[in-house]
Amino acid sequence: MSSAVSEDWIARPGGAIGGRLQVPGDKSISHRAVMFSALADGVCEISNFLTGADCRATAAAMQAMGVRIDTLSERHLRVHGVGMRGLKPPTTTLDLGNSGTSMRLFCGLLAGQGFELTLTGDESLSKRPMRRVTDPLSQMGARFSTTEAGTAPLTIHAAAELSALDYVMPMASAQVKSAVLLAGLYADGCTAVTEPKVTRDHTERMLRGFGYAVDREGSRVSLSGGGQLRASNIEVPGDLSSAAFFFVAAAIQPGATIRIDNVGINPTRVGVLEVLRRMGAQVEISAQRESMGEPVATVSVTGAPLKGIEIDEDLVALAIDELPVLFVAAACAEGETVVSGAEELRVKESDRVATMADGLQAVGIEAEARPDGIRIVGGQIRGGEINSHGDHRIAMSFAVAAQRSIEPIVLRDCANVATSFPGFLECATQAGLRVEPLA
Ligand SMILES: O=C(O)C1=C[C@@H](OP(=O)(O)O)[C@@H](O)[C@H](O)C1
Ligand SMILES: C=C(OP(=O)(O)O)C(=O)O
Repeated sequence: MSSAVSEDWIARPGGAIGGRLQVPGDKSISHRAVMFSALADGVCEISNFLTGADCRATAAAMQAMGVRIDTLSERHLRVHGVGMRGLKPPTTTLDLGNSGTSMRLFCGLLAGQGFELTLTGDESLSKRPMRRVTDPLSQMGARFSTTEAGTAPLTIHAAAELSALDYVMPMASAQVKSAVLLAGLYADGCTAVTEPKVTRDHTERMLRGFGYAVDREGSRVSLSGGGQLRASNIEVPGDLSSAAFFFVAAAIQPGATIRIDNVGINPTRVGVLEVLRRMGAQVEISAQRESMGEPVATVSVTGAPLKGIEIDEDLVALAIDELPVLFVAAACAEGETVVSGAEELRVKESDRVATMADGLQAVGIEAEARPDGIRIVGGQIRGGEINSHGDHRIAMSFAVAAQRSIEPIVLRDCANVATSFPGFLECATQAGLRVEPLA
C-alpha cells in the first residue's frame, strides 16, 4: 500500500508560524470505524474518514471480505454492514501496507471467523512483532502461522470456537488490548484485558457507541462474546497525532500560536499537550463537544521559551506516537529532557528511539539513545540530512525541526507520510513551515 518510490524533501529554516488549521481524521478511529461498521447490522456512514494509506488498507481488506463500501465523497463512506458472521473468505492475500493497527486488530477480529486468510505488509510491517497478538489469541483457540521470527506474512487458520481469556497484558499496547477484546466478541463468555498503563481506549468507546457493553474496573476492561453491533454513523475527529506536529511548531517559536479546530482530545491521547504545558508552552482548549463518545475541541498552543523535563512511562503511554516530535521540542528547550519507559517506541514503523537519536545528532543536537528511551540536551539545530527510514512520524518531526535550524534539513524517504497524513505539505505550508519536495 505504501509507495515503494523514495521521496525526499527539503525543510528550510524560518517561516512565520501561526494560524488556524484543520487536520485530517484520526487514524485509530478511522480504522475502527470501518472495521466495526463492516460487522454491524445495517448501514453506517463515516464522515471525515482518514484517506491515508493505512486506513484505505483496512477498508480495502473489508471490501475483499465482501463488505460493500460506497465512497460518497473523498472522506465520506457508506459501509453496508454484513453482521458479525457475514464476512466472506478473501480470494487473495490481504496487503495491509505499513499499518500495524490494521494487522493486529484484524488478527483479533478475524481469528474467530471460521475461514483461513493471509495478511502481509510492507518491509517495515513485515519486521514488526506479531507474537504479542498471536500468543494471547492462540490461548483463546485461534491458530496462526507466521515467520520463525513471529512476523508477517501471517496466516490466520480457521478455528472452531474461541474461548474467553482473562489476559494480563505484558506491554502497554492498545493494539494488543483491542485484538484480544475483538476476538472476545466471538468467544464464549467474558474476555478481559488488564493493562499495565492506560492505553488509548477508542475500541472500548466505539464498541459502546455501537451498543455493545464494555466494562472497565480499574485497569481491567471486559466484554462478553456473542452480541451484535448496532449500526451507527460516525464523525471522525481530527487526529491529535497529526495536529501535534503543528502544536510543536508553535511551541518552539515564542509568541507563535497555532489553533486547530475539531481535534480529538480523548484523555488517553493527550499526553502531548501535557508535555508541552510542562515544558512551558501555553495550551488552551475550547469549544469542547462529544462525538460518538469521543471528546473533540479546538486546541491552541502558543510558544514560549521551553525547558527540558522528565517524561516517565505514565506520560509515555499517553503520548506514544507524539514522542518523536516532542523530542524536537526537547532539542529546542533549555536543559535536558529524559524519556524513560518508552521501549515500545523501538517497535514502531522504525525503531523511533534510534532513528530520532541518529537524526538529532545528524542536525547537531546531543542525543543519547537508551534501551528504554532517550536523553536530549537542548541546543542549536544546525541542519544537515536525516533518514526517516520510511517512518512517517520521523519525516514530519524533522520538517518541524528545520524551523529552528541554521541551515536547511534534507529529509530522506518521506513517501510514507501519506500513510497517516495525506496533504501534510499543504497543511505545513499553511502553518508557515517551509517544507517542499526536493527538486
Ligand atoms: O490502537 C491503535 O490505534 C494504536 C495504538 C498504538 O500502538 P501500540 O498498541 O503498539 O502501542 C499506536 O502507536 C498506534 O499508532 C495506533
Ligand atoms: C505506530 C503507528 O501506527 P501503526 O502501529 O498502526 O503502524 C503510528 O501511526 O505512529
